[in-house]
Amino acid sequence: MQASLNHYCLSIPPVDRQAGQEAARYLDTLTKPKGSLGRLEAIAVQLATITGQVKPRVSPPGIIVFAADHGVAEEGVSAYPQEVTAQMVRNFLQGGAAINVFARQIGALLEVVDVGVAQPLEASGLVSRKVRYGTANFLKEPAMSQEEAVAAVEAGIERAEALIKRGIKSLIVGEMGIGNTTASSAMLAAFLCGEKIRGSAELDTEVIGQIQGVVGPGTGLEQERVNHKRSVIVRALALHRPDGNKPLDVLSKVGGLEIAGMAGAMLAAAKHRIPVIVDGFICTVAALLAVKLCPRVSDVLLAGHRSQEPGHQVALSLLDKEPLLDLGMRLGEGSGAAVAFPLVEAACRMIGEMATFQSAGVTDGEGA
Ligand SMILES: O=C(O)c1ccc[n+]([C@@H]2O[C@H](COP(=O)([O-])O)[C@@H](O)[C@H]2O)c1
Ligand SMILES: Cc1cc2nc[nH]c2cc1C
Repeated sequence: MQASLNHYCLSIPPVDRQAGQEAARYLDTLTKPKGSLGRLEAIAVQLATITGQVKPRVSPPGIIVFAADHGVAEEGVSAYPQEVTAQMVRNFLQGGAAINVFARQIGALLEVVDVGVAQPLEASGLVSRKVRYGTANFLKEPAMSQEEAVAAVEAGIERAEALIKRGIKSLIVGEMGIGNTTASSAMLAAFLCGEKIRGSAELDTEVIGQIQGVVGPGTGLEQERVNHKRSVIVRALALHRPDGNKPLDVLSKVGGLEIAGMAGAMLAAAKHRIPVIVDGFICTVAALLAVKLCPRVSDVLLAGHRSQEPGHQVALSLLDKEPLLDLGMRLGEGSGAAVAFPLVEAACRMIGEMATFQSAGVTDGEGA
């Protein structure tokens, strides 16, 4: 790993387990039967461990949408053409996309970052950190160099730090990139299969089955084209043999620039003890990447929702995270995380504002 990124990862502090224990004890003094607020209580405890505050805050939230293109899109692996990435970036800047609506609903600061859109983009409000004009087609060559991969991760760190300086108390990362479920499935397969992809002379049928199991319809491919997408991913992994234990090897060979940016933003959130609400499939693969770069990142992550994309459950299981919502969504942009945000806010308000048995003069139950 490049020295500066390695240094950054090593500087990420542990969370505060003691604050979590204190929060758990405090929850039992509030005017409710013990444990009766279910997972909201667990969320409050996690937020306390992340922030070190028994009464944590998550508002205002910040949302960063990272946009980039994928050379592998030319293999016909998406239901939409590549130009939709740039068109949707303009839509984000005009306030008309789903994430704009949800950002307004939850009072979030929203930033859109071009880390690698395949065409020149200049628009008011767009943050340009273009590392290159889209990745290369990884069916033929590595998606990007390791230097480019690191540059995109560092762009994510920089943008998250800028929002944190502006006062956000939680972070949602989203993405836009036609073809990025192909990159995400390839990365997830590399993390999942590890040695079996890196080592063996030929990919055996069991490994091929495992790879195929994490590939789905993305924006809405028909079954026949999902099969084609599977074949593209299997061939790309057989060509590059990424090492699942080397996150930058996986990212540079079969990854994406927006996935790198999202991972960088998560590293920055962990460094500054800011909770991250993870979105769908692509975002969760970025979370896996961030956790591979620095395992401590896992402690600051909450899974917002379960996407319909089949590989998402596999990625969530690898992270050992249970999502808050399961609404059959598969949009991306950070939309599922933004919709989940009010639950996280509810957990904060509950621990922050509820009366205790003592302050309200309510008689506590047994074992108080
Ligand atoms: O977040 C998800 O779970 C999700 C699942 C499927 C598709 N997407 C979005 O759709 C785009 C990628 O789909 P595709 O088919 O082009 O690979 C990208 O812009 C993502 O934001 C997002
Ligand atoms: C229209 C459209 C909007 C999106 N938002 C995130 N991914 C997307 C993919 C498409 C195709």
